[in-house]
Amino acid sequence: MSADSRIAAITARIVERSKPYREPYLARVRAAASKNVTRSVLGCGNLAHGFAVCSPAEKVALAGDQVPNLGIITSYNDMLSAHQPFETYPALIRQAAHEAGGVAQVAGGVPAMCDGVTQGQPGMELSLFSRDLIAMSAGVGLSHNMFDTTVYLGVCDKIVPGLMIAAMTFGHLPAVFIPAGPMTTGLPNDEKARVRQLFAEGKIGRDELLEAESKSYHGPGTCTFYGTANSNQMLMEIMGFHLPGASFINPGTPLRDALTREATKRALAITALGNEFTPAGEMIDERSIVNGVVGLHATGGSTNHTMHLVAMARSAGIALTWQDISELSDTIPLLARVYPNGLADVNHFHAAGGMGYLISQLLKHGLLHDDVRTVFGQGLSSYAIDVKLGENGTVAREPAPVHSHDPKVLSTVEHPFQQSGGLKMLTGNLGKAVIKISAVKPERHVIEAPAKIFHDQTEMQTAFKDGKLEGDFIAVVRFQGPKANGMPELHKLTTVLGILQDRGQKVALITDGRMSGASGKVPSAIHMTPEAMEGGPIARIREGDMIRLDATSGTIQVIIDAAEFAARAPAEADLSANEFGMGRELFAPFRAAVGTADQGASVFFH
Ligand SMILES: O=C(O)[C@H](O)[C@@H](O)[C@H](O)[C@H](O)COP(=O)(O)O
Ligand code: SF4
Repeated sequence: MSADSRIAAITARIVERSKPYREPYLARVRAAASKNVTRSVLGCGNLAHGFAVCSPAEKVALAGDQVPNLGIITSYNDMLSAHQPFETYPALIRQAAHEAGGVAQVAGGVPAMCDGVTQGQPGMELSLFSRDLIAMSAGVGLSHNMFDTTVYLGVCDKIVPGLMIAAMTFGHLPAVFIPAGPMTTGLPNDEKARVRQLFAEGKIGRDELLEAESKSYHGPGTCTFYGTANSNQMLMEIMGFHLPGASFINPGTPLRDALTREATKRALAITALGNEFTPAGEMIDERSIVNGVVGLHATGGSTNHTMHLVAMARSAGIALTWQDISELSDTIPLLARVYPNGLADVNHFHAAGGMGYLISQLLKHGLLHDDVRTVFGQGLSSYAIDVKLGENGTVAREPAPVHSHDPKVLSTVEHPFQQSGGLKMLTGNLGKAVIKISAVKPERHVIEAPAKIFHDQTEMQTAFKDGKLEGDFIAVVRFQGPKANGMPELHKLTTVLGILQDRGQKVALITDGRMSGASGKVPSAIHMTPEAMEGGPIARIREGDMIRLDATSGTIQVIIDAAEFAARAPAEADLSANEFGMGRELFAPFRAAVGTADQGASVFFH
């Protein structure tokens, strides 16, 4: 079934807009693709260095021009619960490659930051930039030009986006993404949030808080809320980079290992040496990207993807805009209720039918492009499946369930949780911003209240502790944009604003910074562009100005005479404290070179 005419029209608009970038990109990808093993261009010295530590049999294979070599890019470290399982993957992948008649080598590693560890800490000011650094680091590994295909081991927030930018940059090679899967369910996310609010109100101590946090984040795997990391898994599956059903299988299980083995063999099967050559830069096109946006809306995905997906698309020569994302939101219903958009977690989502059920529902109603290429072959309908462990450690697939196993978690297009998707663009005399409405109650979609100005999230937290945040207000937290201090997530403010909102105060947040994908219940206009550091209108708001945030009409206004507002001098902020410490001095070039949030907040594209 072809995609709904509204989706087809937006896709066609993106194709047209992308031509100046996409056509030269595809020409580069085709020029770089090799008909033989890519290593054939290396000299003997290069090659000898490249396989110096391989086994004698592997050296013979790599000295020839028949055996494909698989490059592994890994983001393993012990800091991210979601990435710790990757420690054992290279050995599993090498064995599977050998069984498939290929060779596998770790081409290189990339850094991976845990936004949970750095949330509210100075390190968070490196987080967004780490995405582009990850792309660059993967490029260092792949620039050895020893590889005929690649697998990317990554899960979390900036890592998958950075790895996809690398995969598109090396788009002449096939690319299969291999996830590690979600942590098993611990303390429910809403209970964790409740305990945090009790701590913030001084009603419990640090020991009780740490006990609750540790029951929530308790072992290997991705944190179970539907934040940016799990939005990444959804995207990699719906855009065809994962094998069908790979996203939400827990680490350390036989099925998880079976999927990793299968992904390895598939990556070796789709090289230029075989008859299913699938270079990543040609596999992904505008339809794949639109399918990603559709998945974000249908699941209530992370606001961070209004930047990451823009940058990921642009790395393939595809120009995606906030307008596209916002218009698709009007077309795509919300089908999933996973925290912060509900009480369930991703394990419950998977048990209710998961990605296979979601994709089958959306395809059935023409809300996805089926005619796309994937690492598994032609057509997205092969992802409308349920995955199980088969015979002898293989992967078995059967059609996705026709009905959700839990209609409170996964619904139908006919009876969605919300008629429109989760992410909207807001425009007005403050510039443009994005808001995630899938986690905000409808009665809170419009708010008009006086501004309270902060130049730092700790200022606002202190004001809360001092009892100064009374009545209805809209917090304006500015000088948090990419050029100011690296655009940190201000997720710690969710607890403070959540307490005030629960007390009955009408509150909202406006910022040129970001929120976590796990933020949700407080109306927040984020990624405000242009940022305060660039003299954007947000810098001309004054304490007490009346502001109207209207997510229904998609507007954000300061209520003031236009001439008076224009005549105001923009506020300035002392950001010297953000230039040093915790490595921030190393990222001054990124702060100087980074583009705007609506262009993906990247140092690569403007
Ligand atoms: O965008 C995201 O999904 C967040 O960055 C997430 O990865 C981060 O880890 C949260 O901060 C975790 O939530 P808590 O801070 O509430 O534990
Ligand atoms: S989901 Fe967030 S908190 Fe959890 S491991 Fe990944 S980056 Fe860290």
